Amino acid sequence: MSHLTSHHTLPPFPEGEKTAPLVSVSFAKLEAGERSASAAFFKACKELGFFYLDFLGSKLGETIVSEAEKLNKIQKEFFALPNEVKDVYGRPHLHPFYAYRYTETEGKDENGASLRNANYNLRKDDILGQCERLACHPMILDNQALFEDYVRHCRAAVNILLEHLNTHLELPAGTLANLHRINERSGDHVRFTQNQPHAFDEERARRAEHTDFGSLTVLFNWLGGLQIRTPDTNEWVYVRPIPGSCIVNLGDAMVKFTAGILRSNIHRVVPAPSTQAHLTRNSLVFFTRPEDAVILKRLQGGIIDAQPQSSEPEAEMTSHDWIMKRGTGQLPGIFTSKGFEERVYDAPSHIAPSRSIPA
Ligand SMILES: O=C(O)CCC(=O)C(=O)O
Ligand SMILES: [Fe+2]
Repeated sequence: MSHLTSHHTLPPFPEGEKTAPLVSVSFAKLEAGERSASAAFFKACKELGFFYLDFLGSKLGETIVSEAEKLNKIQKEFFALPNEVKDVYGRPHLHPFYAYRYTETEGKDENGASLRNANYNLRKDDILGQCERLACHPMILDNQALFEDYVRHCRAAVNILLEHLNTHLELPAGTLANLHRINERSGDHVRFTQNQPHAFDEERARRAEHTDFGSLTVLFNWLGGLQIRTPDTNEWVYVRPIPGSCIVNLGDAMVKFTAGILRSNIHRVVPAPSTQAHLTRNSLVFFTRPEDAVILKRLQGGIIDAQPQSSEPEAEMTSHDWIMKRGTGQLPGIFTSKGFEERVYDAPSHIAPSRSIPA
């Protein structure tokens, strides 16, 4: 039997582990405009802000899945490079956000070099040649066509999701699409991530809690470790990876645009559960953000107009400023539909912001 993904090469996610109640939405059905799939999608965006997007049976979807597999191989090669090679592409000298970032762990590799938890953010506008390109490792340039295809395909899928949201929100046609035009500058990016295995540590888990800043996130992971806090019980539960599906979650921008109709749920990455806990964990993320110049505030029209008005004036910030401030620890806390929730460890004396790798 041929496999579209590499999940079968890894120990399975353990049976009996409590998992998050994500619904699965068929992308092929959304592409076909099927009403019941569209309704289930909108419900998931309002109630949990997280769902599986089942790509099987869709040409575009299966293409994205196979590209994600190729990029996962590339990210493993990238993270296996000597630390000093990766550091050339690191923050802060390259860029405060679109760069390689890491935290050191106590582990060492066979050459005695420190093992790291790391991520590498690669801008959509660099990949599509829409700005002066930041320096990146030759491995990225050698795979330029793959990166470009991946960005275009993820964006095509995201556009379909935005179109369905636009309809359910009863916004004038094209409202959300016009805030996310692919050829305009935005904070969209591909992220490689790698985490070393470690024992569960409550403080570290708390430090990892976050919401995503942007609009929609397309996430592939191969091992457990992602957890969401369920809105009804406030319990942290694992999200089981499903071969052929990505995990989609909504970010802060969608909460702001819809005055809280849509949900950006808090989540975090902790060690993979029992059967997988000894493995180095990678995930591949595509973040969609509104265009840089878009002001993040409630949109006018449709069912958003019926949402209560906030009594406090909204601080108006462009998408670009929001992402840079959130991404570099200048706007700490967890953003919810009620505004910011301060986190215990955001207190300045506790842990330096650079110790957590923000979304
Ligand atoms: O690695 C994962 O599964 C999730 C990563 C994540 O939440 C993020 O990078 O914002
Ligand atoms: Fe995230």
